[in-house]
Amino acid sequence: MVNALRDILKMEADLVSADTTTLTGYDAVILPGGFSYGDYLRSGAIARFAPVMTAVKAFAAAGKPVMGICNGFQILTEAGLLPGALQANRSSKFICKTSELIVKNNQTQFSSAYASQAHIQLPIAHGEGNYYCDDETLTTLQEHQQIVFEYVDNPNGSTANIAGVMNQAGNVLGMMPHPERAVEAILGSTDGLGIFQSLIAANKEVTHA
Ligand SMILES: NC(=O)CC[C@H](N)C(=O)O
Repeated sequence: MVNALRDILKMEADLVSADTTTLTGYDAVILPGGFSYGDYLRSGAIARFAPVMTAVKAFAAAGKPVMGICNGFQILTEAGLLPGALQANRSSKFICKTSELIVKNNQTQFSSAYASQAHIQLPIAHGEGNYYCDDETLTTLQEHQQIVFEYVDNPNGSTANIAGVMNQAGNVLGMMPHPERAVEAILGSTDGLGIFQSLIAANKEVTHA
């Protein structure tokens, strides 16, 4: 993630410790993928208690952009910042492959660089990527256009093919596929760039002459 932000997108990015208690001064927070606390109990279930999560909640409550990728998405759902939960894949196996997605909603600060209903290729790499929410939550997600990305072939059993959702306010996004692993041709796809470009464009400081 840091490589994608710094070397490809030419943004300033700091790695922030889980013990950090303030995020003052940052324009955006990204919770990257990984295996926080070894995925014990359930992915993200322990990380949600990390001190930094209090600061992430305050950051999100202030309307600033927060994006969780893969384990980051799992942490955001466990922390209650996004609806639903990530369960073990339907196959019970870890899946590592390229997945095809549909940009379901391009009217968001995370997806405006894509055409409506665009098909994009992003890698997935997870054991617990099976998005679950109850029917009532799904209806709410649909009514408020909160489903941002959908799988074409639903590799993990996710409810309604959901690959990425945002909160109702539109400033918190979680997604299981990895855009940061699709930012240069040598990685096999540059389709992930649009997510970062959307976020950067939406949050650019406007300088007045
Ligand atoms: N790539 C990742 O972030 C791994 C996600 C998570 N720990 C899982 O296996 O479900």
